[in-house]
Amino acid sequence: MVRYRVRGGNVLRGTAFIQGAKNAVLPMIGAALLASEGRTVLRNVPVIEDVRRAVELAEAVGAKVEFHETERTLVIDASRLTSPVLPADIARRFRGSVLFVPALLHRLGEAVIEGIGGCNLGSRNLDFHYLGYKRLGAIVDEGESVIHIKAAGLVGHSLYLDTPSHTGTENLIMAAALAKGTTIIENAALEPEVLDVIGMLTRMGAKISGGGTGFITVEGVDELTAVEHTVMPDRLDAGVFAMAAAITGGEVNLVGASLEHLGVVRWKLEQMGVEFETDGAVLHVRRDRNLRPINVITDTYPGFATDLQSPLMTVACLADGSSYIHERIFDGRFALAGELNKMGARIEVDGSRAVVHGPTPLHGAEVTAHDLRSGIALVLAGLAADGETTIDSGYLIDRGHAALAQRMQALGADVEREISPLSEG
Ligand SMILES: CC(=O)N[C@H]1[C@@H](OP(=O)(O)OP(=O)(O)OC[C@H]2O[C@@H](n3ccc(=O)[nH]c3=O)[C@H](O)[C@@H]2O)O[C@H](CO)[C@@H](O)[C@@H]1O
Ligand SMILES: C=C(OP(=O)(O)O)C(=O)O
Repeated sequence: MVRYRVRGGNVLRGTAFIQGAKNAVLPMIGAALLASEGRTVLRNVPVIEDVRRAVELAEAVGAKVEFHETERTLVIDASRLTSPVLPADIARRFRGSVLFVPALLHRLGEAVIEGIGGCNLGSRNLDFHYLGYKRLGAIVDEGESVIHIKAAGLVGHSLYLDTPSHTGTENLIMAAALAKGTTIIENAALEPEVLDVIGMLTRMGAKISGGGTGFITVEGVDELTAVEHTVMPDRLDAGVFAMAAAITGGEVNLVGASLEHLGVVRWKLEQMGVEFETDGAVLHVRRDRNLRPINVITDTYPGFATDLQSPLMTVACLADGSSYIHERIFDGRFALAGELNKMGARIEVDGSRAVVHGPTPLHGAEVTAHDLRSGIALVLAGLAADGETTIDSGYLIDRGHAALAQRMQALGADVEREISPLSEG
Protein backbone atom coordinates (compact mmCIF):
# COMPACT_ATOMS: atom_id res chain seq x y z
CA MET A 1 0.00 0.00 0.00
CA VAL A 2 3.00 2.31 0.26
CA ARG A 3 4.16 4.25 -2.78
CA TYR A 4 7.01 6.72 -3.26
CA ARG A 5 6.61 9.67 -5.61
CA VAL A 6 9.77 11.42 -6.79
CA ARG A 7 10.02 14.53 -8.96
CA GLY A 8 13.50 14.71 -10.39
CA GLY A 9 15.90 17.51 -11.22
CA ASN A 10 16.82 18.91 -7.80
CA VAL A 11 20.47 18.97 -6.80
CA LEU A 12 20.88 17.55 -3.29
CA ARG A 13 22.65 19.75 -0.76
CA GLY A 14 22.75 19.78 3.02
CA THR A 15 23.05 17.39 5.92
CA ALA A 16 21.69 13.85 6.24
CA PHE A 17 21.65 11.81 9.44
CA ILE A 18 22.68 8.22 8.85
CA GLN A 19 20.58 5.65 10.72
CA GLY A 20 21.75 2.73 12.84
CA ALA A 21 22.43 -0.47 10.91
CA LYS A 22 19.49 -2.73 10.08
CA ASN A 23 21.78 -5.72 9.62
CA ALA A 24 23.34 -5.18 13.04
CA VAL A 25 20.24 -4.40 15.09
CA LEU A 26 18.30 -7.48 13.94
CA PRO A 27 20.88 -10.02 15.23
CA MET A 28 21.22 -7.86 18.37
CA ILE A 29 17.51 -8.29 19.09
CA GLY A 30 18.08 -12.03 18.66
CA ALA A 31 21.07 -11.78 21.02
CA ALA A 32 19.02 -9.89 23.62
CA LEU A 33 16.73 -12.94 23.85
CA LEU A 34 19.70 -15.02 25.04
CA ALA A 35 19.77 -13.10 28.36
CA SER A 36 17.53 -14.82 30.88
CA GLU A 37 17.68 -11.96 33.38
CA GLY A 38 17.56 -8.18 33.21
CA ARG A 39 16.70 -5.73 30.49
CA THR A 40 18.76 -5.08 27.35
CA VAL A 41 18.92 -1.51 26.03
CA LEU A 42 19.76 -0.94 22.37
CA ARG A 43 20.47 2.60 21.20
CA ASN A 44 20.69 4.19 17.74
CA VAL A 45 18.02 1.74 16.59
CA PRO A 46 16.74 2.58 13.08
CA VAL A 47 12.98 3.20 12.99
CA ILE A 48 12.34 0.85 10.08
CA GLU A 49 9.66 -1.76 9.38
CA ASP A 50 12.07 -4.68 9.91
CA VAL A 51 12.67 -3.53 13.49
CA ARG A 52 8.93 -3.15 14.07
CA ARG A 53 8.46 -6.74 12.81
CA ALA A 54 11.33 -7.93 15.04
CA VAL A 55 9.62 -6.31 18.04
CA GLU A 56 6.37 -8.10 17.16
CA LEU A 57 8.23 -11.40 16.79
CA ALA A 58 10.06 -10.99 20.11
CA GLU A 59 6.70 -10.30 21.78
CA ALA A 60 5.20 -13.36 20.05
CA VAL A 61 7.78 -15.61 21.75
CA GLY A 62 7.11 -13.99 25.13
CA ALA A 63 9.61 -11.13 25.52
CA LYS A 64 8.49 -7.73 26.80
CA VAL A 65 9.69 -5.05 24.40
CA GLU A 66 9.40 -1.28 24.39
CA PHE A 67 10.38 0.53 21.19
CA HIS A 68 10.86 4.19 22.06
CA GLU A 69 10.93 5.37 18.47
CA THR A 70 11.61 9.06 19.14
CA GLU A 71 14.60 8.09 21.29
CA ARG A 72 15.59 5.34 18.79
CA THR A 73 15.90 3.02 21.78
CA LEU A 74 14.73 -0.54 22.35
CA VAL A 75 14.29 -1.99 25.84
CA ILE A 76 13.99 -5.77 25.82
CA ASP A 77 13.10 -7.95 28.80
CA ALA A 78 13.54 -11.60 27.78
CA SER A 79 13.44 -13.05 31.30
CA ARG A 80 10.37 -15.11 30.38
CA LEU A 81 10.12 -16.65 26.94
CA THR A 82 6.93 -18.61 26.48
CA SER A 83 6.67 -19.89 22.89
CA PRO A 84 9.17 -21.54 20.52
CA VAL A 85 7.01 -20.72 17.50
CA LEU A 86 8.06 -18.00 15.04
CA PRO A 87 4.60 -17.36 13.57
CA ALA A 88 4.39 -17.18 9.79
CA ASP A 89 2.41 -13.94 9.64
CA ILE A 90 5.31 -12.03 11.23
CA ALA A 91 8.35 -14.17 10.39
CA ARG A 92 7.61 -14.23 6.64
CA ARG A 93 7.82 -10.45 6.46
CA PHE A 94 11.56 -10.12 7.17
CA ARG A 95 14.77 -12.07 6.96
CA GLY A 96 15.94 -11.21 10.46
CA SER A 97 13.37 -13.65 11.89
CA VAL A 98 15.94 -16.39 11.29
CA LEU A 99 18.12 -14.74 13.96
CA PHE A 100 15.72 -15.70 16.77
CA VAL A 101 16.44 -19.42 16.47
CA PRO A 102 19.56 -19.71 18.72
CA ALA A 103 17.84 -17.99 21.66
CA LEU A 104 14.78 -20.24 21.35
CA LEU A 105 17.00 -23.35 21.24
CA HIS A 106 18.91 -22.30 24.36
CA ARG A 107 15.99 -20.94 26.33
CA LEU A 108 13.16 -23.32 25.34
CA GLY A 109 14.98 -26.32 23.81
CA GLU A 110 13.22 -25.92 20.48
CA ALA A 111 12.38 -23.53 17.67
CA VAL A 112 9.52 -23.83 15.22
CA ILE A 113 10.01 -21.85 12.01
CA GLU A 114 6.73 -21.35 10.19
CA GLY A 115 8.36 -19.16 7.54
CA ILE A 116 11.31 -16.84 6.88
CA GLY A 117 10.95 -13.70 4.81
CA GLY A 118 13.35 -11.14 3.45
CA CYS A 119 14.16 -9.65 0.12
CA ASN A 120 13.24 -11.68 -2.90
CA LEU A 121 16.70 -12.11 -4.39
CA GLY A 122 16.52 -15.61 -5.84
CA SER A 123 17.71 -18.61 -3.83
CA ARG A 124 18.46 -17.80 -0.20
CA ASN A 125 19.37 -21.06 1.42
CA LEU A 126 19.71 -21.75 5.15
CA ASP A 127 21.56 -25.06 4.92
CA PHE A 128 24.69 -23.73 6.68
CA HIS A 129 22.52 -22.71 9.64
CA TYR A 130 20.78 -26.09 9.88
CA LEU A 131 23.97 -28.14 9.34
CA GLY A 132 25.68 -26.04 12.02
CA TYR A 133 22.89 -26.61 14.55
CA LYS A 134 23.04 -30.34 13.77
CA ARG A 135 26.81 -30.43 14.36
CA LEU A 136 26.17 -28.76 17.73
CA GLY A 137 23.72 -31.55 18.62
CA ALA A 138 20.32 -30.29 17.47
CA ILE A 139 17.76 -32.32 15.55
CA VAL A 140 16.44 -30.47 12.52
CA ASP A 141 13.21 -31.63 10.96
CA GLU A 142 12.72 -29.79 7.67
CA GLY A 143 9.04 -30.29 6.88
CA GLU A 144 7.20 -29.00 3.81
CA SER A 145 6.17 -25.72 5.37
CA VAL A 146 7.41 -25.86 8.97
CA ILE A 147 10.96 -26.43 10.24
CA HIS A 148 11.23 -27.87 13.70
CA ILE A 149 14.58 -27.72 15.52
CA LYS A 150 15.08 -29.41 18.88
CA ALA A 151 18.10 -29.23 21.15
CA ALA A 152 18.43 -30.65 24.63
CA GLY A 153 21.64 -28.68 25.29
CA LEU A 154 24.05 -27.79 22.49
CA VAL A 155 27.67 -28.97 22.57
CA GLY A 156 30.61 -27.17 20.90
CA HIS A 157 32.06 -28.57 17.67
CA SER A 158 34.13 -27.50 14.67
CA LEU A 159 32.03 -25.88 11.94
CA TYR A 160 32.78 -24.78 8.40
CA LEU A 161 30.77 -22.46 6.16
CA ASP A 162 31.02 -23.13 2.40
CA THR A 163 30.70 -19.38 1.87
CA PRO A 164 30.89 -16.76 4.64
CA SER A 165 27.17 -16.32 5.28
CA HIS A 166 26.35 -13.15 7.17
CA THR A 167 23.38 -14.32 9.27
CA GLY A 168 24.78 -17.88 9.24
CA THR A 169 27.89 -16.67 11.07
CA GLU A 170 25.84 -14.64 13.56
CA ASN A 171 23.49 -17.54 14.26
CA LEU A 172 26.25 -20.09 14.77
CA ILE A 173 28.14 -17.72 17.08
CA MET A 174 24.95 -17.25 19.15
CA ALA A 175 24.30 -20.99 19.18
CA ALA A 176 27.90 -21.64 20.30
CA ALA A 177 27.95 -18.87 22.92
CA LEU A 178 25.85 -20.89 25.40
CA ALA A 179 26.87 -24.37 24.18
CA LYS A 180 29.06 -26.62 26.32
CA GLY A 181 32.72 -26.49 25.29
CA THR A 182 34.51 -24.96 22.33
CA THR A 183 33.21 -24.21 18.84
CA ILE A 184 35.36 -23.23 15.90
CA ILE A 185 33.75 -21.56 12.90
CA GLU A 186 35.89 -21.54 9.75
CA ASN A 187 35.22 -19.26 6.80
CA ALA A 188 33.15 -16.93 8.98
CA ALA A 189 31.74 -13.64 7.65
CA LEU A 190 33.81 -10.46 8.09
CA GLU A 191 31.07 -7.83 7.75
CA PRO A 192 31.33 -4.89 10.19
CA GLU A 193 27.83 -5.73 11.45
CA VAL A 194 29.02 -9.21 12.46
CA LEU A 195 31.85 -7.58 14.42
CA ASP A 196 29.40 -5.22 16.14
CA VAL A 197 27.25 -8.20 17.16
CA ILE A 198 30.35 -9.99 18.48
CA GLY A 199 31.14 -6.83 20.46
CA MET A 200 27.70 -6.85 22.07
CA LEU A 201 27.81 -10.60 22.82
CA THR A 202 31.27 -10.19 24.36
CA ARG A 203 29.95 -7.50 26.69
CA MET A 204 27.10 -9.88 27.57
CA GLY A 205 29.76 -12.34 28.77
CA ALA A 206 30.34 -14.49 25.68
CA LYS A 207 33.88 -15.69 24.99
CA ILE A 208 34.52 -15.09 21.30
CA SER A 209 37.88 -14.62 19.60
CA GLY A 210 38.97 -14.21 15.99
CA GLY A 211 36.17 -11.85 14.87
CA GLY A 212 37.20 -10.27 11.57
CA THR A 213 39.70 -13.03 10.71
CA GLY A 214 37.32 -15.57 9.19
CA PHE A 215 38.30 -18.10 11.88
CA ILE A 216 36.21 -17.66 15.01
CA THR A 217 36.56 -19.54 18.28
CA VAL A 218 33.72 -19.53 20.81
CA GLU A 219 34.15 -20.92 24.33
CA GLY A 220 30.67 -21.68 25.65
CA VAL A 221 29.60 -19.99 28.90
CA ASP A 222 26.71 -20.79 31.27
CA GLU A 223 24.82 -17.54 30.96
CA LEU A 224 24.75 -14.18 29.26
CA THR A 225 23.83 -10.89 30.88
CA ALA A 226 21.62 -8.10 29.54
CA VAL A 227 23.68 -5.05 28.48
CA GLU A 228 23.33 -1.61 26.91
CA HIS A 229 24.71 -1.32 23.39
CA THR A 230 24.76 1.37 20.69
CA VAL A 231 24.12 0.03 17.18
CA MET A 232 26.78 0.93 14.57
CA PRO A 233 25.90 3.25 11.67
CA ASP A 234 24.28 1.73 8.59
CA ARG A 235 26.90 1.62 5.82
CA LEU A 236 24.21 0.79 3.25
CA ASP A 237 22.11 3.84 4.22
CA ALA A 238 25.32 5.93 4.05
CA GLY A 239 26.16 4.50 0.63
CA VAL A 240 22.70 5.37 -0.67
CA PHE A 241 22.90 8.99 0.51
CA ALA A 242 26.40 9.30 -0.97
CA MET A 243 25.02 8.01 -4.29
CA ALA A 244 22.06 10.41 -4.06
CA ALA A 245 24.56 13.27 -3.89
CA ALA A 246 26.53 11.72 -6.74
CA ILE A 247 23.61 11.18 -9.09
CA THR A 248 22.30 14.74 -8.72
CA GLY A 249 25.74 16.37 -8.87
CA GLY A 250 25.24 17.59 -5.32
CA GLU A 251 27.15 18.00 -2.12
CA VAL A 252 26.06 16.49 1.22
CA ASN A 253 27.34 16.06 4.75
CA LEU A 254 26.61 12.64 6.21
CA VAL A 255 26.45 12.61 10.01
CA GLY A 256 27.14 9.20 11.48
CA ALA A 257 28.61 7.62 8.34
CA SER A 258 31.84 5.64 8.49
CA LEU A 259 34.10 5.97 5.43
CA GLU A 260 36.05 2.94 6.60
CA HIS A 261 32.92 0.75 6.49
CA LEU A 262 32.14 1.81 2.91
CA GLY A 263 35.36 0.02 1.88
CA VAL A 264 35.49 -0.83 -1.81
CA VAL A 265 32.28 1.13 -2.46
CA ARG A 266 34.21 4.31 -1.67
CA TRP A 267 37.00 3.44 -4.13
CA LYS A 268 34.53 2.59 -6.89
CA LEU A 269 32.58 5.83 -6.41
CA GLU A 270 35.84 7.78 -6.39
CA GLN A 271 36.77 6.18 -9.71
CA MET A 272 33.41 7.38 -11.02
CA GLY A 273 34.24 10.95 -10.01
CA VAL A 274 32.71 11.23 -6.53
CA GLU A 275 34.78 12.97 -3.86
CA PHE A 276 34.83 11.97 -0.18
CA GLU A 277 36.34 13.96 2.64
CA THR A 278 36.09 13.35 6.36
CA ASP A 279 35.66 16.41 8.50
CA GLY A 280 36.06 15.05 12.01
CA ALA A 281 33.08 12.76 12.43
CA VAL A 282 31.18 14.09 9.41
CA LEU A 283 31.57 12.58 5.95
CA HIS A 284 31.44 15.11 3.13
CA VAL A 285 30.44 13.79 -0.33
CA ARG A 286 30.25 15.69 -3.60
CA ARG A 287 30.33 15.27 -7.35
CA ASP A 288 30.95 18.15 -9.72
CA ARG A 289 32.45 16.45 -12.77
CA ASN A 290 31.05 14.00 -15.32
CA LEU A 291 30.46 10.48 -14.05
CA ARG A 292 32.87 7.88 -15.41
CA PRO A 293 31.78 4.26 -16.08
CA ILE A 294 32.83 1.52 -13.66
CA ASN A 295 33.35 -2.22 -13.30
CA VAL A 296 31.92 -3.84 -10.17
CA ILE A 297 32.05 -7.42 -8.89
CA THR A 298 30.03 -8.00 -5.73
CA ASP A 299 31.49 -10.09 -2.95
CA THR A 300 31.25 -10.70 0.75
CA TYR A 301 33.01 -8.09 2.93
CA PRO A 302 35.52 -6.56 2.30
CA GLY A 303 34.32 -6.90 -1.31
CA PHE A 304 31.72 -4.65 -2.94
CA ALA A 305 28.46 -5.04 -0.96
CA THR A 306 25.72 -6.70 -3.00
CA ASP A 307 23.16 -4.48 -1.25
CA LEU A 308 24.78 -1.40 -2.84
CA GLN A 309 25.03 -2.96 -6.28
CA SER A 310 21.46 -1.92 -7.16
CA PRO A 311 21.85 1.79 -6.35
CA LEU A 312 25.22 1.74 -8.13
CA MET A 313 23.51 0.36 -11.24
CA THR A 314 21.31 3.47 -11.24
CA VAL A 315 24.31 5.80 -10.92
CA ALA A 316 26.03 3.94 -13.79
CA CYS A 317 23.11 4.84 -16.11
CA LEU A 318 24.39 8.42 -16.10
CA ALA A 319 28.09 7.59 -16.59
CA ASP A 320 29.94 8.49 -19.80
CA GLY A 321 30.30 4.97 -21.22
CA SER A 322 29.46 1.34 -20.49
CA SER A 323 29.71 -0.05 -16.98
CA TYR A 324 30.04 -3.75 -16.21
CA ILE A 325 28.42 -5.36 -13.15
CA HIS A 326 28.93 -8.96 -12.02
CA GLU A 327 26.56 -10.01 -9.19
CA ARG A 328 28.11 -12.96 -7.36
CA ILE A 329 26.01 -13.22 -4.19
CA PHE A 330 22.35 -13.38 -5.25
CA ASP A 331 20.95 -14.80 -8.48
CA GLY A 332 17.79 -12.65 -8.49
CA ARG A 333 19.07 -9.13 -8.10
CA PHE A 334 18.71 -7.85 -11.66
CA ALA A 335 14.92 -7.35 -11.74
CA LEU A 336 15.92 -3.71 -11.27
CA ALA A 337 17.34 -3.54 -14.80
CA GLY A 338 13.88 -3.97 -16.35
CA GLU A 339 12.48 -1.16 -14.18
CA LEU A 340 15.37 1.20 -15.02
CA ASN A 341 14.93 0.41 -18.72
CA LYS A 342 11.32 1.64 -18.38
CA MET A 343 12.86 4.97 -17.35
CA GLY A 344 15.08 5.16 -20.41
CA ALA A 345 18.13 3.22 -19.23
CA ARG A 346 19.86 0.77 -21.57
CA ILE A 347 20.89 -2.20 -19.45
CA GLU A 348 21.58 -5.65 -20.89
CA VAL A 349 21.50 -8.60 -18.52
CA ASP A 350 23.10 -11.96 -19.19
CA GLY A 351 22.75 -14.27 -16.19
CA SER A 352 24.74 -12.81 -13.33
CA ARG A 353 26.31 -10.11 -15.51
CA ALA A 354 24.94 -6.78 -16.63
CA VAL A 355 26.21 -4.08 -18.93
CA VAL A 356 24.87 -0.59 -18.29
CA HIS A 357 25.20 1.55 -21.42
CA GLY A 358 25.57 5.14 -20.30
CA PRO A 359 24.89 7.91 -20.46
CA THR A 360 21.14 7.62 -20.91
CA PRO A 361 18.94 10.47 -19.73
CA LEU A 362 16.26 9.05 -17.43
CA HIS A 363 12.60 10.02 -17.57
CA GLY A 364 9.90 9.58 -14.94
CA ALA A 365 7.80 6.39 -15.10
CA GLU A 366 5.64 4.09 -12.99
CA VAL A 367 7.98 1.44 -11.64
CA THR A 368 7.98 -1.26 -8.97
CA ALA A 369 10.39 -2.11 -6.17
CA HIS A 370 11.18 -5.84 -6.32
CA ASP A 371 13.21 -5.75 -3.10
CA LEU A 372 14.53 -3.19 -0.63
CA ARG A 373 17.64 -2.19 -2.59
CA SER A 374 15.99 -2.11 -6.03
CA GLY A 375 13.38 0.14 -4.39
CA ILE A 376 15.93 2.64 -3.14
CA ALA A 377 17.79 2.41 -6.48
CA LEU A 378 14.55 3.52 -8.19
CA VAL A 379 14.25 6.46 -5.79
CA LEU A 380 17.77 7.51 -6.90
CA ALA A 381 16.72 7.10 -10.54
CA GLY A 382 13.70 9.31 -9.84
CA LEU A 383 15.97 12.02 -8.40
CA ALA A 384 17.92 12.14 -11.66
CA ALA A 385 14.95 11.71 -14.00
CA ASP A 386 13.01 14.27 -15.92
CA GLY A 387 9.43 14.44 -14.58
CA GLU A 388 7.70 12.26 -12.03
CA THR A 389 8.50 8.69 -10.98
CA THR A 390 6.19 6.58 -8.83
CA ILE A 391 7.57 3.53 -7.09
CA ASP A 392 5.12 0.86 -6.02
CA SER A 393 5.71 -1.73 -3.26
CA GLY A 394 7.27 1.01 -1.16
CA TYR A 395 6.93 -1.10 2.00
CA LEU A 396 10.10 -2.85 0.83
CA ILE A 397 11.98 0.47 1.05
CA ASP A 398 10.49 1.11 4.50
CA ARG A 399 11.87 -2.26 5.62
CA GLY A 400 15.37 -0.81 5.62
CA HIS A 401 15.44 2.99 5.37
CA ALA A 402 14.07 5.17 8.19
CA ALA A 403 12.07 8.33 7.35
CA LEU A 404 13.44 8.28 3.82
CA ALA A 405 11.17 10.96 2.37
CA GLN A 406 11.89 13.41 5.22
CA ARG A 407 15.64 12.87 5.05
CA MET A 408 15.64 13.33 1.26
CA GLN A 409 13.42 16.44 1.54
CA ALA A 410 15.89 17.93 4.03
CA LEU A 411 18.47 17.77 1.21
CA GLY A 412 16.14 19.53 -1.21
CA ALA A 413 14.79 16.45 -2.99
CA ASP A 414 11.15 16.23 -4.01
CA VAL A 415 10.29 12.82 -2.55
CA GLU A 416 6.94 11.92 -0.99
CA ARG A 417 5.74 8.76 0.66
CA GLU A 418 2.07 8.06 0.20
CA ILE A 419 -0.39 5.36 1.07
CA SER A 420 -1.98 4.14 -2.12
CA PRO A 421 -5.05 1.92 -2.37
CA LEU A 422 -3.95 0.96 -5.91
CA SER A 423 -0.54 -0.53 -5.23
CA GLU A 424 0.73 -3.34 -3.07
CA GLY A 425 3.69 -3.74 -0.77
C1 LIG B 1 19.51 -9.52 7.72
C2 LIG B 1 20.80 -9.50 6.99
O1 LIG B 1 21.86 -9.40 7.59
N1 LIG B 1 20.74 -9.56 5.66
C3 LIG B 1 21.96 -9.47 4.87
C4 LIG B 1 22.60 -10.84 4.83
O2 LIG B 1 21.64 -11.76 4.33
P1 LIG B 1 21.92 -13.31 4.52
O3 LIG B 1 22.61 -13.54 5.81
O4 LIG B 1 20.64 -14.00 4.27
O5 LIG B 1 22.94 -13.58 3.36
P2 LIG B 1 24.03 -14.74 3.33
O6 LIG B 1 25.36 -14.15 3.53
O7 LIG B 1 23.62 -15.83 4.26
O8 LIG B 1 23.83 -15.30 1.85
C5 LIG B 1 24.77 -15.08 0.84
C6 LIG B 1 24.70 -16.22 -0.15
O9 LIG B 1 25.01 -17.44 0.50
C7 LIG B 1 24.02 -18.43 0.24
N2 LIG B 1 23.80 -19.22 1.45
C8 LIG B 1 23.65 -18.61 2.64
C9 LIG B 1 23.37 -19.33 3.79
C10 LIG B 1 23.25 -20.75 3.67
O10 LIG B 1 22.98 -21.44 4.65
N3 LIG B 1 23.41 -21.32 2.45
C11 LIG B 1 23.68 -20.59 1.33
O11 LIG B 1 23.83 -21.16 0.23
C12 LIG B 1 22.74 -17.63 -0.11
O12 LIG B 1 21.85 -18.37 -0.91
C13 LIG B 1 23.32 -16.41 -0.81
O13 LIG B 1 23.51 -16.69 -2.18
O14 LIG B 1 23.75 -10.80 3.99
C14 LIG B 1 23.46 -10.48 2.62
C15 LIG B 1 24.76 -10.59 1.83
O15 LIG B 1 25.66 -9.65 2.26
C16 LIG B 1 22.84 -9.09 2.55
O16 LIG B 1 22.43 -8.86 1.22
C17 LIG B 1 21.63 -8.99 3.47
O17 LIG B 1 21.25 -7.63 3.56
C1 LIG C 1 18.79 -8.32 1.34
C2 LIG C 1 18.52 -7.45 2.29
O1 LIG C 1 17.87 -7.64 3.42
P1 LIG C 1 17.29 -9.00 4.05
O2 LIG C 1 18.42 -9.96 4.17
O3 LIG C 1 16.81 -8.52 5.37
O4 LIG C 1 16.21 -9.44 3.13
C3 LIG C 1 18.97 -6.05 2.20
O5 LIG C 1 19.08 -5.42 3.26
O6 LIG C 1 19.19 -5.57 1.08
